[in-house]
Amino acid sequence: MDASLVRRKGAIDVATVPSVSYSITVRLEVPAGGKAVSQLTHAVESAGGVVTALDVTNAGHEKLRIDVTCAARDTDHAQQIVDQLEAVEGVVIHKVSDRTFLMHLGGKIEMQSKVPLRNRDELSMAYTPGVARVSMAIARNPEDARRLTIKRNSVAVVTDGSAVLGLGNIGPAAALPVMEGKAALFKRFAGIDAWPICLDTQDVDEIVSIVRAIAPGFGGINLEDISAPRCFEVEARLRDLLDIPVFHDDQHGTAICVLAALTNALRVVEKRIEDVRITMAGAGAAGTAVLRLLLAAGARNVIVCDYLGAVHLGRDDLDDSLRWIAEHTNAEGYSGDLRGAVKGADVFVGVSAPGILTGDDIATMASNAVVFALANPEPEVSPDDAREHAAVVATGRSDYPNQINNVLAFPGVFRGLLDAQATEVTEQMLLAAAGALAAVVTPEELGPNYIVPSVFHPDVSTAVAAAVRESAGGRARGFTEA
Ligand SMILES: NC(=O)c1ccc[n+]([C@@H]2O[C@H](COP(=O)([O-])OP(=O)(O)OC[C@H]3O[C@@H](n4cnc5c(N)ncnc54)[C@H](O)[C@@H]3O)[C@@H](O)[C@H]2O)c1
Ligand SMILES: O=C(O)C[C@H](O)C(=O)O
Repeated sequence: MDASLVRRKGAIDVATVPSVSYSITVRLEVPAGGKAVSQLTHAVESAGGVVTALDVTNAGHEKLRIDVTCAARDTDHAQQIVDQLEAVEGVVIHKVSDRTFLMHLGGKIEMQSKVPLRNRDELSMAYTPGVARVSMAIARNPEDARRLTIKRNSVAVVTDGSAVLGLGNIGPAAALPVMEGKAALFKRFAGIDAWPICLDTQDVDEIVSIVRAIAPGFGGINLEDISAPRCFEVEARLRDLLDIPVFHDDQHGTAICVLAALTNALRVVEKRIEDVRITMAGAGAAGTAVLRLLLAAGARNVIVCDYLGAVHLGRDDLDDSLRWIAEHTNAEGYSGDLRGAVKGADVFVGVSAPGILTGDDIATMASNAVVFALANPEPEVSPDDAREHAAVVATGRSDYPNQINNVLAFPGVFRGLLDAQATEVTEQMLLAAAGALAAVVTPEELGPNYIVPSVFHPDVSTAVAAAVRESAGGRARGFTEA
């Protein structure tokens, strides 16, 4: 692996406890009958790791071969664990495997044929000459493509590799594992066949032209990890050009999840979205879309801050997107910094940068404050510190309650869009999706530590899909019958 990437990953890694994403399997040999076996677990634990499995894979009279699987905090910590194991008397280390890398060998997804190809008959129907009649039927009636091809269940996951997770502009090849993962999530949570398309260009005109050209084979386009502000233009132009829905997940998936979570958080603290003062950090891809949806849902009093402080009409650096924000927020023209904007606020929503607020800042918020610190992987404020002063705290992290992640939204959104044969994505659909996601949490379940359902909750994607389909005025799901 590229050394700079290792350093970068190390730099952004904030894990303080062993995590399965840094899980290793150490294949080693120990003398049979000695004390070494019982010392292995102790060795891992004394290095601060956690043993998750210990398999004896080969037992001889003299030696045992054992696979010790354990979780570490990061790659350096994993090496410390291996060193500690090697220090046990009689232990010989054979091989160390990083389980996350093992999972990626050869990629995470594959294409499979749905039809049998066992003999000449089947071949001549699935392919030539039989397929020609199907092609001609579509040539006569292009609408038939949805009935007779994969189009009706296919989504292109398109990236230019310019804003990949928290890793930045790492390019199209390095973006591929993330896009494969996204495709796997589409399948797992909504049965959708999604295809990673990693483009070797970051030119807006070229991206638009390529996506337009490949669109006929897809029922929807999911734009992914394209940096702001280019992502706004790419999406707007493609929406104008295409007759299938175009959805930039970093914008609208985030917005749906934040609105759903805020709806439930405000239920917990018994406040109304129309009445609360909301301070946001982040006016990029996520922040802009979150703001738009919160306003559409009735929020009236919002201040947005970016890295220069509050966005207001007096600033001389406003591009189109920031000008829109200035025109629709901050009616009193507050021109100070984020810290000042947080004082007295009922809600803080961060989609910006790590560690920019402290617990003391959260203490200056209104009583029963709601704090969504969503920067990944390190939130805007430590969730432990925020919890000292706020009534409800959510992050993007899986090791705290109330994890807000787009996977709660995008599979269901696309399921609904595809089933409705939707041609566009509307704000009404996003609001409906957020409402449905919030409603998956029942009044009995709702509480400060449960404002969004688990991604594994069986109702999440079906509830979101139904809301989007209905909002799209869509046909019932049965349309997928030939
Ligand atoms: N948890 C989730 O579901 C989720 C979803 C989307 C984005 N995010 C996270 O939100 C963050 C932003 O994502 P994005 O795609 O919008 O990025 P982006 O680069 O488009 O926008 C980042 C914004 O943060 C602002 N910012 C930077 N430093 C700041 C500071 N000190 N104070 C206030 N604002 C500051 C920038 O000015 C910019 O407006 C990332 O950390 C991302 O991981 C989380
Ligand atoms: O897409 C995700 O799941 C990650 C999130 O959008 C992020 O940018 O941190």
